[in-house]
Amino acid sequence: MENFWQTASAQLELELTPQQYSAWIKPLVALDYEDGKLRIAAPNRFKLDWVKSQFANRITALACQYWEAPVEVQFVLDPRLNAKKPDAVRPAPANQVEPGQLRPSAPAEPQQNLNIANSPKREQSRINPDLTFDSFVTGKANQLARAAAIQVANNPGVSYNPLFFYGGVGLGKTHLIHAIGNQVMADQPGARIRYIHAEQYVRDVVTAYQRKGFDDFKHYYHSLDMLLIDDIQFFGGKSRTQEEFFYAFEALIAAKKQIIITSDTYPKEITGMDDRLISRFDSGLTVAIEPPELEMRVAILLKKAQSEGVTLSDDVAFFVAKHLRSNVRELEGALRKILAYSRFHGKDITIDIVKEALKDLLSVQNRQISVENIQKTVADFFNIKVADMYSKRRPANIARPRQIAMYLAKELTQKSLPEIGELFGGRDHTTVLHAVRKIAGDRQKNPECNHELHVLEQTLKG
Ligand SMILES: Nc1ncnc2c1ncn2[C@@H]1O[C@H](COP(=O)(O)OP(=O)(O)OP(=O)(O)O)[C@@H](O)[C@H]1O
Repeated sequence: MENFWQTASAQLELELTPQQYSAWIKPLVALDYEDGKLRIAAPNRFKLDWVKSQFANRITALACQYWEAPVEVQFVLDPRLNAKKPDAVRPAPANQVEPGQLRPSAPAEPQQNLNIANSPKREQSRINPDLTFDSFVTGKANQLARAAAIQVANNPGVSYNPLFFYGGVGLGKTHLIHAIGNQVMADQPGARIRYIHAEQYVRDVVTAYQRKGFDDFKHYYHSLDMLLIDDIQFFGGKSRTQEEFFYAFEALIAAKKQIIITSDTYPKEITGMDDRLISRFDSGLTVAIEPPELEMRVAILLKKAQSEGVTLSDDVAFFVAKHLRSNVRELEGALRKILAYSRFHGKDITIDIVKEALKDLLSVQNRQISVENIQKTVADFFNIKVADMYSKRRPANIARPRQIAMYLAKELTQKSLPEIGELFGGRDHTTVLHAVRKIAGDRQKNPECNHELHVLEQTLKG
């Protein structure tokens, strides 16, 4: 049954847009299959109705194809939502009231849906047992972050507090903070640890506000031993949440309780964030997680395939890793597609099969990036006019973005230095060379510059 669902959802991923897939199919859980009846659970009534009306036929067809027999598919509400209700009404000890428990109908946090083992301690902590240091592949891009994570997991509250990870989407920030949580939970089974996505924290603040439940809210968060908070950029512009978080932060740090934060950008770049919070975020250790380099992408593919019981040849792993460069989540998605394709067609995984399975993805990756596109993207990013890319003006707020655009033109297109110079208002090739060297040097020395360039590269590669 699990095998069926893995294969079917990978097939649906091929057929749907990424948004449709992650909104409707990803949250579903295949519960059981017996006597030609398959039960699939959706996390809430809204999703249930939509999936029934839009995808029931396709899922049924896939099931019939898989079992080579008629299958009746029943869509039901996720039984864990019902199972949670008694907990929600049971009076919890005063020091363990979770804001989420006050609101039984609250949607589960997106990242928490499926993988949480059922022990009450895990339920409370929301730590995903699958995301460990063991399953985390290390390379140049994340070795510093991993070393800091291990240090903090070994000495929570003592070494770096807060520990702040930043990096682009799908690079392993969430994985790493769960890994810390898992290790501390194993070392100190009594510790009160809580993982929370920043969006959920915002919702909890709103609920506490509506129910005048701030005392419980404060008590809960201020008495934790470790708080792991993911994607804190979601606090941007939400002043009440920031205020509450500020108090929690101060209380926990003063009591030497560990706080670990992730964000898609470094503290100073988070928009709409109170300065006093920004300075506190930066007061422990701030570490970047970079996009994985080629060897690491290969290692990730080999490891993930192995955990699916499949051996990928090095050729295939290199081929995929060379073409998909942006993040680990994308690699995982590609691998799922390849496995599904080869299972459905009963064919071994060769480079030709990979090309077929990843047709859409590869065509997007190979899309030509033009110098004009780079100029426009960089100008938008730095809020200057595109015309300034060709102009002779030289104030620093224009000169630097222009140099960055020249650097990206050299990195991402096949154009020669003189051709690039021409496209930047008829500049000499030595000017372009100077810009390329300058930005490459800054990138080496300055993690913030490096991060900025990654964001631009990811935007340009779509
Ligand atoms: N170094 C790694 N080794 C193994 N798996 C990884 C690694 N980095 C990321 N992953 C996997 O890639 C997927 C995306 O990672 P994760 O959710 O941690 O990214 P993120 O940086 O938190 O992204 P976002 O900002 O979008 O939340 C997860 O399934 C995670 O397990």
